[in-house]
Amino acid sequence: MPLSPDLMELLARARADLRMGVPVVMTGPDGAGALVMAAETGSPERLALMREMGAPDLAISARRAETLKARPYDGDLARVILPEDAGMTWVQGIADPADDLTRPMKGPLSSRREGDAALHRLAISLAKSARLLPAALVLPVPQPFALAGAEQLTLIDAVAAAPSLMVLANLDHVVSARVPLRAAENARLHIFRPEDGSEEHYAIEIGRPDRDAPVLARLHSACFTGDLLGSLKCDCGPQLNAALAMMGENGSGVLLYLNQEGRGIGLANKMRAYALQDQGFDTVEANHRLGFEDDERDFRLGAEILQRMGFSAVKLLTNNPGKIKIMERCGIDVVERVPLKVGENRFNEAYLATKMLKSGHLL
Ligand SMILES: Nc1nc2c(ncn2[C@@H]2O[C@H](COP(=O)(O)OP(=O)(O)OP(=O)(O)O)[C@@H](O)[C@H]2O)c(=O)[nH]1
Ligand SMILES: [Zn+2]
Repeated sequence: MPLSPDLMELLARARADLRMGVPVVMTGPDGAGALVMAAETGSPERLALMREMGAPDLAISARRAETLKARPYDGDLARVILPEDAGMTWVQGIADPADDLTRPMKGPLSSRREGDAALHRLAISLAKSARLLPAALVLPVPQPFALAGAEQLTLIDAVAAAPSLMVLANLDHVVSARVPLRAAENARLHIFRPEDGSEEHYAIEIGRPDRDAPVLARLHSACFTGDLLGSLKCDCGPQLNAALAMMGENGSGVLLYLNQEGRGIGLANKMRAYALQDQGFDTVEANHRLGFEDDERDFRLGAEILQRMGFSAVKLLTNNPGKIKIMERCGIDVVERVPLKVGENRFNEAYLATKMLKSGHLL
């Protein structure tokens, strides 16, 4: 293995750069290149430098474009042309819906039609996987290699990167140890670490489940507010505790704690979604206004961990048919769905109703 980072490692570096507001360079299909900076974290100084080099566009997802009435000529995204006098405040106002209602006149926005959007697409994907708002400034540059070298910027081969982002990274089983729980004294916590540098995921194994029989299982997505703070806005905390209690009573089970906070958009974006919910939007509309899909989670991860632990069949504790579908597709046999209806209260009534109505959650 050479000392220099491979593509997956460069992508991890690029995510860290974007989170800090450092631009990255991408090379495209025909030797074309672009300088990319996340809309959320970019600075006015760096935008001014980009403007000296040319005319950057702001790539936003089609979901965000829909709210802003910008034309998504590229299908899943729009390349918004920056007005002459637009600075970072304007850019962030387009990317972030926080004050859409107080300042509704953000347009009319013109979007670019000619040229290729592959680098813009990758820029949005990278911003998403860095758990930032899905929007990025993209400036075409004639000599991407020279620019990256001169400015010490991370250089990504976009042609190779785009398909690799769709592949689930290998998971390393780092360690496991006994952790007696209130719900089950015979529990072990396993730590899994993805090789692409993304968040670790955990498996809580209760008892010694037989690998040749269906195991009582739950795929739980992280919810800092519900799981830790006891937030009443969702049902996550009670679901977590009820699942562990059922596994304890059953004598065995496995709970995967997947670090996919906020249905995969990250805690900061989830709080942005909560602020929009205070403005009257429901949980799905809030995600869309931010530029995300309803659910950005990748449940292949859950199937992969179950398989790594030796399980091939589950009795799945869930109300989400999407989880069942992906398990089956990934080769995990869901022999039974065990409903998990707990924690309803007056603050989450509307949230749970929306999940049933719009996300197909089962009764
Ligand atoms: N984006 C967003 N995420 C939310 C909101 N409320 C809760 N979440 C997240 O939604 C996820 C809920 O996870 P789960 O309970 O595993 O999933 P589920 O789809 O409800 O399915 P089951 O509970 O298995 O029926 C967690 O990651 C929460 O952080 C919200 O209003 N917006
Ligand atoms: Zn929650």
